[in-house]
This record gives sequence, C-alpha cells and structure tokens, in this order.
Amino acid sequence: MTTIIQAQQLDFSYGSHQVLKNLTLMIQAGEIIGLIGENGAGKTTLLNLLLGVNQPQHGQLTLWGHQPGVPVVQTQIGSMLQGDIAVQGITVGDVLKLTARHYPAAFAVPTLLAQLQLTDLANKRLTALSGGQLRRVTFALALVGNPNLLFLDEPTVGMDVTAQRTFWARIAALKTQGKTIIMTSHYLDDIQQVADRIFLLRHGQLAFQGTFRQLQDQYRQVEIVAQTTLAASTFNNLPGVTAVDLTAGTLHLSSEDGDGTLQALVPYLPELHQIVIRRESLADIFVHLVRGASA
Ligand SMILES: Nc1ncnc2c1ncn2[C@@H]1O[C@H](COP(=O)(O)OP(=O)(O)OP(=O)(O)O)[C@@H](O)[C@H]1O
Repeated sequence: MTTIIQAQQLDFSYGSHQVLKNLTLMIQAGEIIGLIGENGAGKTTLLNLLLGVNQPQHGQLTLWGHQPGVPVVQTQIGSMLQGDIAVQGITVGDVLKLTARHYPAAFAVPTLLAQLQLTDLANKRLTALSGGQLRRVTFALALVGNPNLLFLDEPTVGMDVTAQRTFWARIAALKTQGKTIIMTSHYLDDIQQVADRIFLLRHGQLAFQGTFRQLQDQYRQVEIVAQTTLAASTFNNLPGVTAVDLTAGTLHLSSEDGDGTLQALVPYLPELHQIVIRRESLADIFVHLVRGASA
C-alpha cells in the first residue's frame, strides 16, 4: 500500500482558539475516508491544512512525502469546498477548460460534462446557475483535472435526488479507479455506505479512526424497536439500557448490552409486538459519542 497522507501531532489555532489538537493520521492510496464531526469540530480546517491554505503551528504534514501546497502535490488534487467557487460571468464549459489547463492528465471537458449530466449547462454563465447546479459544477471542477486525491467538503448539500445519485455513482467509479477521497458530510447514512474508514473529529481531536465495523464493535450499542402499550418507565432500569423513547406506541430502546436487555425483556414479550433488533447506525453511534462528550 502506498501512503499518500501522513500527519503527525498536528496542532492548529486561529489566534488563541486552538481548533486541531495533536492529530496523527495516515491515509493510503485508494481509500475513501469519511471525515465526520459536529459543526465546528475542525473538519474544514483540516482540509485547509491538507490543501496548504493554512499551515499547522506544530507537527508534520506531508502528501506523497511533500509539503502541502507545492505544485507537484496540487496538480494531483481536486477539491470541492464549501462556498468554493467565485461566481463569475464566464460559462460552465469555459471555467472547466481553464481549470483543466492546470493539470497534466485532465479530462476532455465535453466527456466529463456528459458523464455528470451537465451538458445542458455548458453554455450557461456561472452567475445564471441555481445553488444546486453550482454545486454540481463545483464537483465537475474538482474532477476535471483527473486528480488522484479528492477533497470533498459537504459535497451533496443542495443537490436534488437525481444529482445526488449521479454524484454517488461517480464516487463508486472513482473508487474502482483507485482514487483517494476524503469527504466530510453530515449525511451519515451516505458516509456509512461509502467510506472505507471513518475519522471522527471531536473538539479538534481524532476521537476515532477506523472502519465502521470497528466503530460498531467499540460501541456495542443495539437498538430494539417494538410496538407496545406498556409505559416507558417499564424499561428505564433494564440492564444495559441507555435510552428509552416511546412515541405513539412505538418503543425505541438503545442498549449497550443487547443480550442482557433482551433477557430482561422476556417477561414483557406478550406485550411487545413487531420486535426488531438492529445494530446501531453510524448516525446513532455519532449521537451517543457526541452526547457522551458533552455529558
Ligand atoms: N477563518 C477563521 N478564523 C477564526 N476561526 C475560524 C475560522 N474558520 C473556522 N474557525 C473556527 O474554527 C473551528 C472549526 O471550524 P471548521 O470550519 O473547521 O469546522 P467544521 O468541522 O468544518 O464545521 P461545519 O460542520 O460547521 O462545517 C470553529 O470553531 C470555527 O468557528
């Protein structure tokens, strides 16, 4: 495996506000990394360090063994940041052609436009695009250079359902081509589906890095859902139960001891119907982690 990104003990502050603390991470070629965390956790700040927009005050950061921001690195990176694109009076086709010139192995613009279903917008000026159309064009700008490494910050925000499907199909294709992708998103179901590894930033520190399966194993939460006429208080003190929600006859139990909770539920089975037991999703675990951190 080829290591593309290596960061050791990175610290970054805006003035006296320390945003990233002691970050150490390594990313291999071909990985899709889901970078998640609450608003303000430091995700965009980390992407900006990787792009060389800002420099860490402490620690080492290299991409392909080079400093961030140097030309040999930049020509291998495509990025789609939040509020990225300076809207100008030029057309979609022209801005893509201009961007493509900076890359040694760029795509032919008409081909890329067709793949991303943007051909109809080719002659439109950027100023005439809707918010969602502008996001789709920004994704095209990230891809046009045929880069090996992509930074995508909240890429699907504002995209309609069709555009999101085109986006995810493209991500799947990029993965089979061995591209490396670091993506932030608050749509955790999507991250759970696509990411090889998840990096969870909490208050500027990496609270977790690993596969979703490893995260599930670490936080052995299960969710038990059932229909019942029993009161919520029946379940509060059962072994392992960490949360009880009973709304309109539907019970949701979170448990950190699935076996223990299920055994304790046996006496209540006659009054529990349509029982479903499932391991928690990334979104569920995220809420527990964030709640735990602020408790
Ligand atoms: N240019 C800046 N100057 C000063 N502080 C900043 C600047 N940019 C970001 N911050 C602060 O740094 C912290 C991390 O911000 P960052 O944008 O990295 O968070 P994020 O995880 O990307 O959040 P979100 O999910 O809301 O996009 C926040 O407290 C933010 O207020």
